[in-house]
Amino acid sequence: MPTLEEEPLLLSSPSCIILRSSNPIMIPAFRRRFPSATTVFIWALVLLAFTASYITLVDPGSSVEKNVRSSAHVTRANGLSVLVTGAAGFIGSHVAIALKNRGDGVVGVDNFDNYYGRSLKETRRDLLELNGVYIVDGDINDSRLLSMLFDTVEFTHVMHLAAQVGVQYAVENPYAYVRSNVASLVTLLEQCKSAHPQPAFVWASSGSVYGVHNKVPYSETDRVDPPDTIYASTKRTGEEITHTYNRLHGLSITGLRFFTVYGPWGRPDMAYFSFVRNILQGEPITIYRAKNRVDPAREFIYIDDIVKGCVASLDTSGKSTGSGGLKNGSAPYRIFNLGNGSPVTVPALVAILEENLKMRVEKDVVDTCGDGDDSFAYVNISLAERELGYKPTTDLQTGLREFVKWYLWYYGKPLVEDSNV
Ligand SMILES: O=C(O)[C@H]1O[C@H](OP(=O)(O)OP(=O)(O)OC[C@H]2O[C@@H](n3ccc(=O)[nH]c3=O)[C@H](O)[C@@H]2O)[C@H](O)[C@@H](O)[C@H]1O
Repeated sequence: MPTLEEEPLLLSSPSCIILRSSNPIMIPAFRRRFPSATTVFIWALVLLAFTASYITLVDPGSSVEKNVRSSAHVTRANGLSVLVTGAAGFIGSHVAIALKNRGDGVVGVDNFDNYYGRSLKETRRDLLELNGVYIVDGDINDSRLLSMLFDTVEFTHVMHLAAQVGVQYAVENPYAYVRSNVASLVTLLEQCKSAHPQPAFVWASSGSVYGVHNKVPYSETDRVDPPDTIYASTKRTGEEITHTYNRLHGLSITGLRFFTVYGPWGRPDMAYFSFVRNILQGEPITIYRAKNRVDPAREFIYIDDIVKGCVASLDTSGKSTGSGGLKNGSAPYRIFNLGNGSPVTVPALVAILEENLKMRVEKDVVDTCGDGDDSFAYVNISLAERELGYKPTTDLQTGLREFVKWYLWYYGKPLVEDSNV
């Protein structure tokens, strides 16, 4: 049986083989391999260069941080530093560009979900990059990602626009709404709560919280229950959760009840968008009608007006008082209706689109069992006018003309069939 000294090959490292050898002529060989100071220096440089290129090329974290820092660069005096969630979305992309263009630092985050296809979101991302806004491709349910963002940038404000939208899809997939509109909201609020200093928080609630049996016009002080959809329930829950964070942790909160926002780069799942698609394709559209032949009406708000409301909300938000989770006095809690105070029926909307496109469309009118209350949105916007200087200026004819122009530019005419818009 070999002794340890006679069995050097059982050891894995070549240098150990040499050291453990009892053969005296191996010792000089080991010494010969001992590198000079110059060699060590050269190897150290090589190692350093290799590590640096590894970090840059392989570890995306550091290049993401670099982009985040550069995107957050503020170029005007007293500019804001804003994290925009849902930045590849319809409202988020417009708000992010508006902020960047006036010199605020803006960092976007978006999970590029597939609800209405990724392609339009990716084009919006390209547009944002051209305007100097970087979007992190990630999920705000990911608290490690949020920590990285907050460690990299001291945000003065969070503009939270990421959400699972769509009223109908909630019937099919309610979990998506709970995950995006409730769980993600809490993850983000937790991050804001712990930040030093805490940012002010402005976020997208919805006009749909007014529920089934509300009086019109809707005012912020009205009761808003019961919600008539899961989407509305999750937005209402968000209002309650943000209120709790405001009371417990001193976060400045502004909730914006958006009504039916439309315009260029809009959402393909919304009625006005799909109506244009159908008109151009020569396909019929469905118009829902409530009990007693009541035509549903909506407050359609042009995107530029909504952007002004969002920016004014950031500018007037007031400060959060807490720091690192501890409250130091009360902070503002605000809710605003962002509508325009003049409802339009769906058939009237369709007539404007037909006029713009100079085409007629076949209409399938479907009577629903709704009593009409939930189909009629009429909004009191006086609070937003007073506190935010909010004043929508784009009428539906003008706004839809702009939308149609954009649609024809973006998709071309005749429309190429493409479900992944
Ligand atoms: O936060 C919100 O408040 C929501 O606003 C928007 O919801 P809504 O105002 O309901 O818009 P939208 O679907 O465009 O339907 C408009 C009208 O057309 C009618 N409608 C719809 C489709 C159709 O085929 N026919 C039809 O008549 C329909 O019955 C309705 O009367 C967003 O879509 C939603 O994601 C969410 O952001």
